[in-house]
Amino acid sequence: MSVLEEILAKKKAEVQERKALYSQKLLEQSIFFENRIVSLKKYLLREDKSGIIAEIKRKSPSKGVINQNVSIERISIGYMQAGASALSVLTDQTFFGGSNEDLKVARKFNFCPILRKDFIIDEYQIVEAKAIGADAILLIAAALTEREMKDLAAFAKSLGLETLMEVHNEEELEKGLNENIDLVGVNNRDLSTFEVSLNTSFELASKIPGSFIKVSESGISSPSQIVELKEAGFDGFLIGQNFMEQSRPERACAEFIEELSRLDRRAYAKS
Ligand SMILES: O=P(O)(O)OC[C@@H](O)[C@@H](O)c1c[nH]c2ccccc12
Repeated sequence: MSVLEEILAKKKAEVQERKALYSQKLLEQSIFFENRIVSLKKYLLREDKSGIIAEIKRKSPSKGVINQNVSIERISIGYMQAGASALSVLTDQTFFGGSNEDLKVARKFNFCPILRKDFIIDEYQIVEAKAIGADAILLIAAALTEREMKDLAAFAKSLGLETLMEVHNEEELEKGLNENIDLVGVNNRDLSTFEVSLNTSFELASKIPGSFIKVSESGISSPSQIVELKEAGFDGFLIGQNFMEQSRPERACAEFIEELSRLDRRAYAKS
């Protein structure tokens, strides 16, 4: 069984347990159901922002423990003050050490778009995403059929949430794309081998239709890579490990964005 298959099997059981514990009706009574969604799409296109979606990830199957006991309040506020465009919060507990509570804390202290990072296979999890204060969800093409992708994205839209569809190759892109997807994320990490290569982004960039916002995900470790990804047409850059493996992730993010603005100014002066 691949790690992705293992995660999905566990997720299925977990969703059944949660459904028995909190009904969908109960989730819909959350105060966040009245909140307006902050558009991830719009924030990624804002000129005054870096395009970086800064992620809170305590551990991962590929890396093991990254930074287990972090203050979500301090990191999330710090990421936003550093100039990140949005936050991504892992809510999977078993494999990534996250929780719904982590996202709720991030929501409490920030006005920016928040992406719920999890393995979504059921409408229930989308209602839950809204109930904990997320603005956008991730749908992973490798984990869903064409029909499921379509139905789940349409359901997210009906709740006002945006959908980031994650792909790793052209086949997944062709299979998954539909009119209810808002953003396309190219995962540079192969979820079955954990191998990371930014070439995945460079190769797929031109295959994504212009109407979708493009996000490059995983393995980004230097500001100069972002300059290249921008040239290739990407608007968003999802960074987790590179920040989280430092003792002060928010400081690492601030230094990264400062360096990126220096590079951007230089590129601008040259053009
Ligand atoms: O930590 P990195 O290499 O910067 O990657 C961040 C993010 O892209 C990664 O956490 C991720 C991308 N797709 C996922 C799907 C599920 C869980 C996690 C992910």
